[in-house]
Amino acid sequence: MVKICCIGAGYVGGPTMAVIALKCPSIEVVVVDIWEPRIAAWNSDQLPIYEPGLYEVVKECRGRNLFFSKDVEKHVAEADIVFVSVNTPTKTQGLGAGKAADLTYWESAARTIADVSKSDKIVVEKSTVPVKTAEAIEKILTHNSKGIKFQILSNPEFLAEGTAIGDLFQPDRVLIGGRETPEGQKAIQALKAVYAHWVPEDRILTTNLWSAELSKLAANAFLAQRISSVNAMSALCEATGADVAEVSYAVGKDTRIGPKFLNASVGFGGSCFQKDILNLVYICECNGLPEVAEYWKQVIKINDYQKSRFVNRVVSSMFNTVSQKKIAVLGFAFKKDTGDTRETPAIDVCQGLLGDKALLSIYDPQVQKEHIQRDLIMKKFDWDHPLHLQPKSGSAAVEQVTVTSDAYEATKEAHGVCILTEWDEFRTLDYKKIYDNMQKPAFVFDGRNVVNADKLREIGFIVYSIGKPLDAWLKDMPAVA
Ligand SMILES: NC(=O)C1=CN([C@@H]2O[C@H](COP(=O)(O)OP(=O)(O)OC[C@H]3O[C@@H](n4cnc5c(N)ncnc54)[C@H](O)[C@@H]3O)[C@@H](O)[C@H]2O)C=CC1
Ligand SMILES: O=C(O)[C@H]1O[C@H](OP(=O)(O)OP(=O)(O)OC[C@H]2O[C@@H](n3ccc(=O)[nH]c3=O)[C@H](O)[C@@H]2O)[C@H](O)[C@@H](O)[C@@H]1O
Repeated sequence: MVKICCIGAGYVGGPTMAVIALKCPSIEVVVVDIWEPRIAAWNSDQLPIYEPGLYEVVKECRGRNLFFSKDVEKHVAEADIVFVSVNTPTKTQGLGAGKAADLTYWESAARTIADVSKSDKIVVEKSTVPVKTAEAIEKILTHNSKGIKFQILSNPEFLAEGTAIGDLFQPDRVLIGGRETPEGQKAIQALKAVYAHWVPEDRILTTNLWSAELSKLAANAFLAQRISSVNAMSALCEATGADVAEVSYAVGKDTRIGPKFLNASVGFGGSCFQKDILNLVYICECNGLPEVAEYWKQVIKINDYQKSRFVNRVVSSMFNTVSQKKIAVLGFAFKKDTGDTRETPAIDVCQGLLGDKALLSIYDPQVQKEHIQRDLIMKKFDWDHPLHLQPKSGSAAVEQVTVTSDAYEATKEAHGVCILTEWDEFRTLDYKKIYDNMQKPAFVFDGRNVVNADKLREIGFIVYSIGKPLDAWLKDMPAVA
């Protein structure tokens, strides 16, 4: 029986391995992690991450051919194929700080593999890494190998949170990069055989190592660039009276452009877009390509602009101050159907409002109070280290922040409501009830374009929707940013 071991039981390692185990009953899959409570949660009914459909998959194969263990060394030693799916945060100190990927966790995983291996192995980069990481990993492995042979493959993951199970069941493509030697090609075929259990052959792409590594960074950069492009248009729409939804629809109808990923928003979040683009920027700079670096940097700059533009819109609409005003924040996760808050635009928006002394009342269906408080005091980039290894950024909770267990409580007696995540339940709230319980004038700032603005205006709200024609009230307020 082929044995797979995956180092890193996170948002990628957990779901990816669960689906491999489900689709390949003849393969034993063990997911290992140094973070013991996370492994305990994977072995319980309360999985450590919220992902629709994941529990059903785990339940079907856990204990059959899917296992979660803290015994990293044992399972790495026994495996034929070792996936590495550990954190690759942005460096906060030293060379490349604020841009380059921090490969501490990757290097430590590679050293563990070298230390404990007693048989030849295929080592698969599942984490998103800088181009040429495989070369560094090869060096660590071969210099410590005691005669054991390792083949390194790059097999980046393209799943999105909230839709991970569907993405894994029916991927647009699976990408496998390897060395162009006979041994490298043999390793590619071995991994291809795993995916071929359920992925059609024409969707399994094989390339050289560097193309696979770079394709992952490129794909995230292209996706994020679409969002920054439409968000840049949203500012122009507000200035001109165009409607960004109509513009996106018209633009996306061009089959060369396509309709997906053109929703204007308060900004993109998530653990990877910013981190991977910064990494791309750093690689360009290191390769003497400052113009290319500058081009991609702009995607991040527009994203930051969009978040601060939103905060400025809130403050300027409310008589240029939110000091001591209660602002309800609906949604804190970086997108719907996940409890993940890594790089969520809500952090920057909340910090911006707190900077103007607002009193925030936050509600998110999947994010707990402690988590929100922790995020609001955490230093930039600290969030991407495993929770148990995160540097302590600060001490006391933010006093002006309360976290509630439903949207009605959050909005009670508020002056304004900011919708920052597109949870379905925010579309169908009783906005008349919310209006009746708020201070007047009552404002809604919809950072995700989920509410029916006309209906809310009929109720009496002053409504701001990203990239939509402005209310007369908002038009008269000072311009943004
Ligand atoms: N979150 C996502 O949707 C996607 C993430 N990725 C990439 O996948 C990688 C992992 O991301 P996530 O799963 O979100 O991270 P995560 O933070 O959820 O999980 C990483 C896990 O690795 C463990 N770990 C770190 N060092 C270890 C070591 N030496 N030995 C054993 N365990 C170790 C940590 O304790 C943690 O549980 C990153 O490179 C990310 O860029 C790629 C595609 C999608
Ligand atoms: O490497 C990764 O981590 C992953 O990053 C993204 O997945 P994810 O961050 O989970 O979620 P997305 O659906 O891409 O959304 C990212 C952010 O963009 C925002 N977004 C998305 C689409 C859109 O049209 N507008 C928009 O503002 C979302 O609200 C969210 O904040 C990519 O979609 C995945 O392919 C990739 O594997």
